[in-house]
Amino acid sequence: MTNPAFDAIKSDITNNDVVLFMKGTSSMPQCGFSSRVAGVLNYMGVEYKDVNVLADEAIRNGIKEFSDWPTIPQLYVKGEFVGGCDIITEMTLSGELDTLLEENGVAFSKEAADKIRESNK
Ligand SMILES: N[C@@H](CCC(=O)N[C@@H](CS)C(=O)NCC(=O)O)C(=O)O
Repeated sequence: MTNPAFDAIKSDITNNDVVLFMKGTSSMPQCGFSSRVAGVLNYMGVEYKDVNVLADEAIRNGIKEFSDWPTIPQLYVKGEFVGGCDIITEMTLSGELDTLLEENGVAFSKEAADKIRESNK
């Protein structure tokens, strides 16, 4: 049987270009890993929907099964799973995240992304 949480997950990732499944909210993350990814997106000015998995146990478990990825946070762009905290951090520093956002027509501040890279040298 299909996980009943999948419908809500599919709806979120279909109706929003960028979705972050996280612990807490974009303005009040409740886990360091979620905070890190939300912080990057916020700083880069990316518009995204934050889904607080702590508010819904079915989504918390469902998203792990849906993406076949065992942890939170999880970032989706245009319906595709991109990664968790480690992957997003690496992609930010390598510039791959910029490319992915550009290719998908998602607006962000290149200047802010460059500043993150500059401060991590
Ligand atoms: N290495 C992971 C770190 C994330 C992580 O370890 N998350 C844990 C603790 S917040 C988690 O989601 N555990 C399962 C759960 O809490 O449902 C990443 O890159 O995202």
